[in-house]
Amino acid sequence: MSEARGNGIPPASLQDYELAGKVMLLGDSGVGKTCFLLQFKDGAFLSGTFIATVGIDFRNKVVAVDGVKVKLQIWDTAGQERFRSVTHAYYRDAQALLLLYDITSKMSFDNIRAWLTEIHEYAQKDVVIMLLGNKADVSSERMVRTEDGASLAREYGVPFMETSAKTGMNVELAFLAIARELKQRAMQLPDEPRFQIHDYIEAQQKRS
Ligand SMILES: Nc1nc2c(ncn2[C@@H]2O[C@H](COP(=O)(O)OP(=O)(O)OP(=O)(O)O)[C@@H](O)[C@H]2O)c(=O)[nH]1
Repeated sequence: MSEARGNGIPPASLQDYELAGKVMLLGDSGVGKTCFLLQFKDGAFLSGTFIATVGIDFRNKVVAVDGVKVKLQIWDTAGQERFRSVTHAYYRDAQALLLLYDITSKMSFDNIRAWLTEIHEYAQKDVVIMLLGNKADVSSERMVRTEDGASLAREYGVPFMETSAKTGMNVELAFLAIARELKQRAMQLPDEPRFQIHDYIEAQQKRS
Protein backbone atom coordinates (compact mmCIF):
# COMPACT_ATOMS: atom_id res chain seq x y z
CA MET A 1 0.00 0.00 0.00
CA SER A 2 1.47 3.36 -0.94
CA GLU A 3 1.61 6.06 1.70
CA ALA A 4 -0.27 9.24 0.84
CA ARG A 5 1.84 11.28 3.26
CA GLY A 6 5.51 11.20 4.08
CA ASN A 7 5.04 10.92 7.86
CA GLY A 8 4.17 7.22 7.87
CA ILE A 9 0.61 7.85 9.13
CA PRO A 10 -1.99 6.51 6.66
CA PRO A 11 -4.65 9.01 5.56
CA ALA A 12 -7.95 8.77 7.46
CA SER A 13 -9.58 6.82 4.63
CA LEU A 14 -7.01 4.03 4.98
CA GLN A 15 -7.08 3.82 8.77
CA ASP A 16 -9.06 0.94 10.19
CA TYR A 17 -10.42 3.03 13.06
CA GLU A 18 -12.28 6.31 13.54
CA LEU A 19 -11.08 7.27 17.00
CA ALA A 20 -7.95 6.58 19.02
CA GLY A 21 -7.18 6.83 22.71
CA LYS A 22 -4.25 6.11 25.02
CA VAL A 23 -4.85 3.94 28.04
CA MET A 24 -2.25 3.25 30.74
CA LEU A 25 -2.11 0.32 33.13
CA LEU A 26 -0.80 1.31 36.55
CA GLY A 27 -0.29 -0.38 39.91
CA ASP A 28 2.34 -2.13 42.03
CA SER A 29 4.69 -4.70 40.55
CA GLY A 30 3.08 -8.15 40.34
CA VAL A 31 -0.60 -7.07 40.46
CA GLY A 32 -1.09 -8.48 36.94
CA LYS A 33 -0.91 -5.53 34.53
CA THR A 34 0.96 -7.38 31.78
CA CYS A 35 -1.33 -10.42 32.10
CA PHE A 36 -4.39 -8.15 32.04
CA LEU A 37 -3.25 -6.60 28.77
CA LEU A 38 -2.35 -9.95 27.19
CA GLN A 39 -5.71 -11.42 28.19
CA PHE A 40 -7.48 -8.54 26.45
CA LYS A 41 -5.21 -8.50 23.39
CA ASP A 42 -4.77 -12.24 22.78
CA GLY A 43 -7.23 -13.98 25.10
CA ALA A 44 -4.32 -15.79 26.72
CA PHE A 45 -2.95 -16.04 30.25
CA LEU A 46 0.73 -16.41 31.07
CA SER A 47 1.00 -18.48 34.22
CA GLY A 48 4.22 -19.58 35.89
CA THR A 49 7.29 -17.47 36.31
CA PHE A 50 6.66 -13.81 36.85
CA ILE A 51 8.78 -11.61 34.58
CA ALA A 52 8.59 -7.99 35.73
CA THR A 53 8.10 -5.38 33.01
CA VAL A 54 11.13 -3.21 32.37
CA GLY A 55 10.20 0.39 31.61
CA ILE A 56 7.13 0.61 29.41
CA ASP A 57 5.58 -1.15 26.40
CA PHE A 58 2.37 -0.83 24.41
CA ARG A 59 -0.13 -2.84 22.35
CA ASN A 60 -2.97 -1.68 20.10
CA LYS A 61 -6.43 -3.13 19.89
CA VAL A 62 -9.41 -1.83 17.94
CA VAL A 63 -12.85 -2.30 19.51
CA ALA A 64 -16.27 -1.37 18.14
CA VAL A 65 -18.58 0.92 20.13
CA ASP A 66 -22.01 1.29 18.51
CA GLY A 67 -20.43 0.75 15.11
CA VAL A 68 -17.57 3.21 15.72
CA LYS A 69 -14.09 1.68 15.65
CA VAL A 70 -12.03 2.90 18.58
CA LYS A 71 -8.31 2.13 18.62
CA LEU A 72 -7.00 1.69 22.14
CA GLN A 73 -3.28 2.14 22.47
CA ILE A 74 -2.60 0.43 25.76
CA TRP A 75 0.57 1.19 27.67
CA ASP A 76 1.81 -1.44 30.10
CA THR A 77 4.02 0.18 32.72
CA ALA A 78 6.55 -1.31 35.11
CA GLY A 79 5.21 -1.30 38.66
CA GLN A 80 8.65 -1.32 40.25
CA GLU A 81 9.62 1.89 42.00
CA ARG A 82 12.89 2.28 40.05
CA PHE A 83 10.98 2.80 36.78
CA ARG A 84 8.62 5.48 38.12
CA SER A 85 10.45 8.46 36.60
CA VAL A 86 10.27 6.77 33.18
CA THR A 87 6.52 6.15 33.38
CA HIS A 88 5.66 9.62 34.75
CA ALA A 89 6.57 11.07 31.38
CA TYR A 90 3.75 9.09 29.74
CA TYR A 91 0.91 10.11 32.08
CA ARG A 92 0.21 13.43 30.39
CA ASP A 93 -0.75 11.85 27.05
CA ALA A 94 -3.11 9.27 28.54
CA GLN A 95 -6.88 9.66 28.23
CA ALA A 96 -7.60 6.74 30.57
CA LEU A 97 -5.86 4.96 33.43
CA LEU A 98 -6.60 1.49 34.69
CA LEU A 99 -5.28 1.31 38.25
CA LEU A 100 -4.85 -2.26 39.47
CA TYR A 101 -4.27 -3.83 42.85
CA ASP A 102 -4.09 -7.52 43.71
CA ILE A 103 -6.90 -8.76 45.98
CA THR A 104 -4.41 -11.20 47.56
CA SER A 105 -2.00 -8.38 48.49
CA LYS A 106 -3.05 -5.89 51.13
CA MET A 107 0.03 -3.82 50.39
CA SER A 108 -0.88 -3.37 46.73
CA PHE A 109 -4.29 -2.09 47.91
CA ASP A 110 -2.81 0.20 50.56
CA ASN A 111 -0.57 1.73 47.90
CA ILE A 112 -3.56 2.77 45.76
CA ARG A 113 -3.85 6.12 47.57
CA ALA A 114 -0.21 6.87 46.70
CA TRP A 115 -0.91 5.91 43.07
CA LEU A 116 -3.89 8.27 43.00
CA THR A 117 -1.73 11.08 44.39
CA GLU A 118 0.80 10.44 41.62
CA ILE A 119 -1.99 10.40 39.03
CA HIS A 120 -3.27 13.75 40.22
CA GLU A 121 0.22 15.14 39.97
CA TYR A 122 1.14 13.89 36.50
CA ALA A 123 -2.02 13.06 34.53
CA GLN A 124 -4.51 15.31 32.73
CA LYS A 125 -7.26 16.70 34.96
CA ASP A 126 -10.06 14.99 33.00
CA VAL A 127 -8.36 11.60 32.66
CA VAL A 128 -10.74 8.61 33.04
CA ILE A 129 -9.65 6.47 36.00
CA MET A 130 -10.89 2.99 36.84
CA LEU A 131 -9.93 1.01 39.95
CA LEU A 132 -9.57 -2.75 39.43
CA GLY A 133 -9.09 -5.46 42.08
CA ASN A 134 -7.31 -8.15 40.06
CA LYS A 135 -6.71 -11.88 40.74
CA ALA A 136 -10.33 -12.35 41.86
CA ASP A 137 -9.99 -16.02 40.83
CA VAL A 138 -7.77 -16.72 43.87
CA SER A 139 -10.48 -16.18 46.46
CA SER A 140 -8.83 -18.57 48.94
CA GLU A 141 -5.95 -16.09 49.35
CA ARG A 142 -8.08 -12.97 49.42
CA MET A 143 -6.71 -10.19 51.67
CA VAL A 144 -8.84 -7.29 50.44
CA ARG A 145 -12.62 -7.39 50.75
CA THR A 146 -14.70 -6.38 47.74
CA GLU A 147 -16.47 -3.76 49.91
CA ASP A 148 -13.13 -2.14 50.74
CA GLY A 149 -12.28 -1.78 47.06
CA ALA A 150 -15.74 -0.39 46.33
CA SER A 151 -15.62 2.09 49.20
CA LEU A 152 -12.16 3.41 48.23
CA ALA A 153 -13.41 3.85 44.66
CA ARG A 154 -16.49 5.72 45.95
CA GLU A 155 -14.28 7.98 48.03
CA TYR A 156 -12.35 9.01 44.91
CA GLY A 157 -15.41 8.99 42.63
CA VAL A 158 -13.99 6.37 40.25
CA PRO A 159 -15.64 3.21 38.89
CA PHE A 160 -14.57 -0.12 40.38
CA MET A 161 -14.61 -3.81 39.47
CA GLU A 162 -12.91 -6.98 40.55
CA THR A 163 -11.22 -8.74 37.65
CA SER A 164 -9.17 -11.78 36.73
CA ALA A 165 -6.49 -11.70 34.06
CA LYS A 166 -6.44 -15.49 34.44
CA THR A 167 -10.09 -16.30 33.72
CA GLY A 168 -10.78 -13.12 31.76
CA MET A 169 -13.47 -11.96 34.21
CA ASN A 170 -14.36 -8.30 33.51
CA VAL A 171 -11.19 -7.73 31.46
CA GLU A 172 -12.98 -6.90 28.23
CA LEU A 173 -15.65 -4.95 30.11
CA ALA A 174 -13.01 -2.65 31.63
CA PHE A 175 -11.58 -1.76 28.21
CA LEU A 176 -14.99 -1.51 26.53
CA ALA A 177 -16.22 0.88 29.21
CA ILE A 178 -13.14 3.04 28.61
CA ALA A 179 -13.63 2.92 24.82
CA ARG A 180 -17.28 3.88 25.22
CA GLU A 181 -16.39 6.83 27.47
CA LEU A 182 -13.75 8.03 24.99
CA LYS A 183 -16.17 7.69 22.08
CA GLN A 184 -18.83 9.59 23.96
CA ARG A 185 -16.45 12.41 24.84
CA ALA A 186 -15.38 12.75 21.21
CA MET A 187 -18.76 12.33 19.54
CA GLN A 188 -21.37 13.47 22.07
CA LEU A 189 -24.45 14.86 20.35
CA PRO A 190 -25.94 17.96 22.05
CA ASP A 191 -29.26 16.33 22.96
CA GLU A 192 -27.80 12.94 23.88
CA PRO A 193 -27.81 12.04 27.60
CA ARG A 194 -24.30 11.97 29.06
CA PHE A 195 -22.72 8.50 29.22
CA GLN A 196 -22.30 7.35 32.83
CA ILE A 197 -19.42 4.90 33.08
CA HIS A 198 -20.42 3.80 36.62
CA ASP A 199 -23.96 2.92 35.48
CA TYR A 200 -22.68 1.18 32.35
CA ILE A 201 -20.35 -1.08 34.35
CA GLU A 202 -23.04 -1.88 36.91
CA ALA A 203 -25.58 -2.72 34.20
CA GLN A 204 -23.14 -4.90 32.24
CA GLN A 205 -22.09 -6.78 35.37
CA LYS A 206 -25.72 -7.47 36.26
CA ARG A 207 -26.33 -8.75 32.73
CA SER A 208 -23.44 -11.20 32.91
N1 LIG B 1 -4.24 -16.26 39.67
C1 LIG B 1 -3.95 -15.14 39.00
N2 LIG B 1 -2.66 -14.82 38.77
C2 LIG B 1 -2.40 -13.70 38.08
C3 LIG B 1 -3.44 -12.86 37.58
N3 LIG B 1 -2.87 -11.83 36.93
C4 LIG B 1 -1.53 -12.01 37.01
N4 LIG B 1 -1.25 -13.13 37.70
C5 LIG B 1 0.10 -13.64 38.03
O1 LIG B 1 0.75 -12.62 38.78
C6 LIG B 1 2.13 -12.51 38.43
C7 LIG B 1 2.45 -11.08 38.01
O2 LIG B 1 1.74 -10.76 36.80
P1 LIG B 1 2.23 -9.60 35.81
O3 LIG B 1 1.15 -9.39 34.83
O4 LIG B 1 3.57 -9.88 35.26
O5 LIG B 1 2.35 -8.37 36.83
P2 LIG B 1 2.68 -6.82 36.53
O6 LIG B 1 1.71 -6.01 37.29
O7 LIG B 1 2.73 -6.59 35.06
O8 LIG B 1 4.13 -6.63 37.17
P3 LIG B 1 5.26 -5.52 36.76
O9 LIG B 1 5.55 -5.72 35.32
O10 LIG B 1 6.46 -5.80 37.62
O11 LIG B 1 4.69 -4.19 37.08
C8 LIG B 1 2.37 -13.56 37.33
O12 LIG B 1 2.95 -14.71 37.92
C9 LIG B 1 0.98 -13.88 36.80
O13 LIG B 1 0.87 -15.21 36.32
C10 LIG B 1 -4.80 -13.23 37.84
O14 LIG B 1 -5.78 -12.57 37.48
N5 LIG B 1 -4.99 -14.39 38.56
